[in-house]
Amino acid sequence: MVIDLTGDSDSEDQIRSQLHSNIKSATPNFFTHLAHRTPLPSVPLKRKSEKSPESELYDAFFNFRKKPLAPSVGSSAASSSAPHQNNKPNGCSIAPALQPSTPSPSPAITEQSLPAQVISVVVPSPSRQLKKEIESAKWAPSARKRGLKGAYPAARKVNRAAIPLPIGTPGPILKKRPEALDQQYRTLQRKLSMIKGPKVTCAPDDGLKLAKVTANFEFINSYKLHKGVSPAPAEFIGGCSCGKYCDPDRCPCSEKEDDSTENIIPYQRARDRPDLLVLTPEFLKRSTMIFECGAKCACDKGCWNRVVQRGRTVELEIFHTGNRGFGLRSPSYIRAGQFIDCYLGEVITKKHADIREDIALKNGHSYLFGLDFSPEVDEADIYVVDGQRFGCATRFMNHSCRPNCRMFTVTNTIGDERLYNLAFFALNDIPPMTELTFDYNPGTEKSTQVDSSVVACLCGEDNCRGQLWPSKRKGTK
Ligand SMILES: C[S@@+](CC[C@H](N)C(=O)[O-])C[C@H]1O[C@@H](n2cnc3c(N)ncnc32)[C@H](O)[C@@H]1O
Repeated sequence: MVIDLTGDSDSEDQIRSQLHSNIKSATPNFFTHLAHRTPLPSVPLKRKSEKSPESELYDAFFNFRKKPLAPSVGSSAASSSAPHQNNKPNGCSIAPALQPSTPSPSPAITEQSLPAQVISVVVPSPSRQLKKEIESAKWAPSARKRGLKGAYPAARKVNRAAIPLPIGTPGPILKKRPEALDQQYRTLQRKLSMIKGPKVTCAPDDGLKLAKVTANFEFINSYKLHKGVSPAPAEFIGGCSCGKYCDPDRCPCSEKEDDSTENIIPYQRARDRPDLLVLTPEFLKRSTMIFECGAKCACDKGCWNRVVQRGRTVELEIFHTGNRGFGLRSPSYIRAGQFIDCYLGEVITKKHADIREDIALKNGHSYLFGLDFSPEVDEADIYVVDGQRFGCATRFMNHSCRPNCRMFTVTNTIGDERLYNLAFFALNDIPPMTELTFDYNPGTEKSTQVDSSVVACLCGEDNCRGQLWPSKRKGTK
């Protein structure tokens, strides 16, 4: 006889009625067998109350199918140790109701244990109730593992993509940037548009990256003077009385050579563009300060000796270099000696700069430039420009051991020894879209000295010194 219990084991009534129709002949042998083979199992009766012995036997059978075989089958010791063993008619030994402890016996064991001619049972999957019992039981880890393995079907792999969505087909893939990035990008565009003079842009593909980098950076159009920093009082500032246009050879603003009365004239007209004033080739080789006419001078704004104060004349583009972070270039052709832009930032005292420099040393980047040009100013009293948080496009200029730009000190407040401009000029003609670079540590020799703040130089020039000191404060001497 075969009783198929593989359907949902919750439908026991069905099965019970199937059993009922066959039970009369099967019962004696079967339960004798049960009594003989399974003296111990801890089987809680499913329904104990007011049942006929026959129906209790059915229940016993069902519970037996769901409950484990005792580990020591046939052991009389185990049998006698069962605390509440019920002795039923027909010699059937119904095991006491103990806590469920092991999973269902495997079909193999069952079929071996039961003579085929008596009854053959196909073991059903566990009922929901049994699953709950198994889950809530206190298992030893290994037993739990085995129990779960036997009790539950293995997880099936499902191709979720193949399951049709009841809520309809998905919409198109969003190509839009997330709102936060969009916002950062718009903020960058707004910041760039606030810069005075010809356009400063970002390379089209690098906008999002630059927007992130400049999220905490403000572009400014002039120095931001910090507490403790102030320009020299107006009475200290000098000026010329040349008239509307200064005579280059006589203007007292121009610098003179030591022991000479001859003026050093910084600017001349560009060969191919008479409207453009550029540094003379001789001046490009000097390291002297450029003295421009200023507010106290009698000349007007069109004077040849007012270049840096008139501002930038070239467009600039910030772009990603690929190996050295961002860099700066211009879509315009730049002539040798042409003014590019100033280095701007917060102007802070030396004391304050020392604190920021310690932090910069740890971070590996320093945007500090000491205004240390004048020998008249004590080292402890100098001001320092910090382009870290506030600055302009030149903050992105990288170092090269063969640079195409140089920084000059420029003043139009003659007499103020502590506060003046740091201006970049082209050292040679620079084709459009060529990276603009300057030497971070001019005068430094190639050396094998290594300190913690040294960075491998990636300028790629054949005369490369191999390293730079980005966390070292730069100076103007
Ligand atoms: C003033 S920042 C220049 C702008 C910088 N690239 C950026 O994205 O902000 C100086 C830093 O640029 C990098 N850098 C500049 N010139 C470099 C060079 N020649 N080789 C390697 N890194 C350089 C270094 O990381 C240095 O600390």
